[in-house]
Amino acid sequence: MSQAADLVFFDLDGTLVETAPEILDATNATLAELGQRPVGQTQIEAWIGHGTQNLLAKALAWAQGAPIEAVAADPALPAHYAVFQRHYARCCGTRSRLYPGVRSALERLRQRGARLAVLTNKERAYTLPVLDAHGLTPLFDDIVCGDSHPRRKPDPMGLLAVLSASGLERKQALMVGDSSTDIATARAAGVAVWALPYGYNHGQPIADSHPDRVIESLAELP
Ligand SMILES: O=C(O)COP(=O)(O)O
Ligand SMILES: [Mg+2]
Repeated sequence: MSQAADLVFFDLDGTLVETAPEILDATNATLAELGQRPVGQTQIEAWIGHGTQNLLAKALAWAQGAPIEAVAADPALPAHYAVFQRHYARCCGTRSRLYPGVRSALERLRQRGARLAVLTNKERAYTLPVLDAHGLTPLFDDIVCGDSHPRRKPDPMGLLAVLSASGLERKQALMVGDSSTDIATARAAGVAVWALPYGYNHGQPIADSHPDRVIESLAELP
């Protein structure tokens, strides 16, 4: 994609907002309540991207020194997730921050008439408070969350639903994200994808996932 896109999808965690600090707070409050040892922010950053239930399972597996399969099969997991949900609802929007250039880039895209969408694996109950805390909600035409459709990223279902409702063509759309999941989602939908290197890509360099372009900040969007 060299010309300006008419529909731009943005990943949330690691692309628009640095959310790891408050996810760390919620996770460690949960682990403390469950009598488990705390995790560090670098670990949290490697676990973000597949929704909060997946993140909690990884944190519990790490804290207990247990395989993820054992944690996923534990009948107590839903009760543990309920504890996390209570803490995350409280922490959401408290210690996250916008990455540099995000607001001005979104405002500039809107001014030239582009349609903007959030496409995140974060559940709606937490996505909306994060966007609200940073004054981003009014900038988006569509907000697709991890629980908006039966399947989340890397399935292209959410992306294709917005694309189809917009009446635009695939080649008029661009996905902007920070992880291999975002790149796989865009590829599955046949949409171009640009990536930021500063976010959360499961501890791997984003260039290894071969996006169409790596950009240093959203200021580079056409
Ligand atoms: O894993 C999450 O909860 C959200 O991650 P995403 O915004 O990068 O899709
Ligand atoms: Mg992300």
